[in-house]
Amino acid sequence: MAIRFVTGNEGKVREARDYLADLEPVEQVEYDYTEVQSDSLTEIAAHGAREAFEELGSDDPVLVDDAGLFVDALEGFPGPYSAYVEDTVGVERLWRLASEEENRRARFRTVLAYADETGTETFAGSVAGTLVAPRGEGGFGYDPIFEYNGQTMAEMSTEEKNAISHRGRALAEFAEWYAGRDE
Ligand SMILES: O=c1[nH]c(=O)c2ncn([C@@H]3O[C@H](COP(=O)(O)OP(=O)(O)OP(=O)(O)O)[C@@H](O)[C@H]3O)c2[nH]1
Ligand SMILES: [Mg+2]
Repeated sequence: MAIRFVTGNEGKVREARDYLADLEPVEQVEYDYTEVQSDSLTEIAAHGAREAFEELGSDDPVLVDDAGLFVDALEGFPGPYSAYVEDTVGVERLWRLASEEENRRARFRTVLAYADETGTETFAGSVAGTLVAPRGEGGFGYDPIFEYNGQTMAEMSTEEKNAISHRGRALAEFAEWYAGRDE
C-alpha cells in the first residue's frame, strides 16, 4: 500500500517522503481537487482530501497539504492566498512589502488532511520566524525569505527543514497517529 499525496508541488512530496520513509511509500498524484473559498486551511485541506479520495478510486489513502504564510504586520496576509500571491506578485515583491514594516515576524502554517474509507483526519503544524531578504537555493516557495534561528528555510537541507518546519511538525503528528491507529 502507498499513501497518495495529492499535490502539484514536488517540494511538499520531497519533504513527506523524507519524513515518512520508514512508515509508508508516498506516491505523488496530481488531481485538481476543489479548493473551497475559506480562510481555514483545515477546511480547505479536509474538503480536498475527502473529494480526492472519493473521486480517485482505489482504497489507497490520500493526503492533502494546504499551507500558507501569515505575516504579522500585514494582518496575516497572504495566508490561505499564498499560492495565488506567489504566482502573481511573487516572493521578492511580498518581501519588499513586508520590509517596509518594523515588525518582520511571520508564521508558516500547514494542515495535512488524510482520508481513507473510514474517514478524514487533519494534522496542523506551524512555525514562527522572521522575514528577511531572499537567501539560499534549497526548499521552495517562500523559503528564501523565511528565517528561523539565523538560517532561511532555503539554506536548510530537507532534513533540517523538516526538523523545525510547519510541515515537519504536521508530519510528526500524522506519523504518530498513523502508526498507532487501529487496523
Ligand atoms: O516557503 C515555503 N515553505 C513551505 O514549506 C511551503 N509550503 C507551501 N508553500 C507555499 O505556500 C503556498 C501554499 O499553497 P498550497 O498549499 O495551495 O500549495 P501549492 O499550490 O504549491 O501545491 P498544492 O498542494 O496545492 O498542489 C504556495 O505558494 C507554496 O509555494 C511554502 N513556502
Ligand atoms: Mg495549491
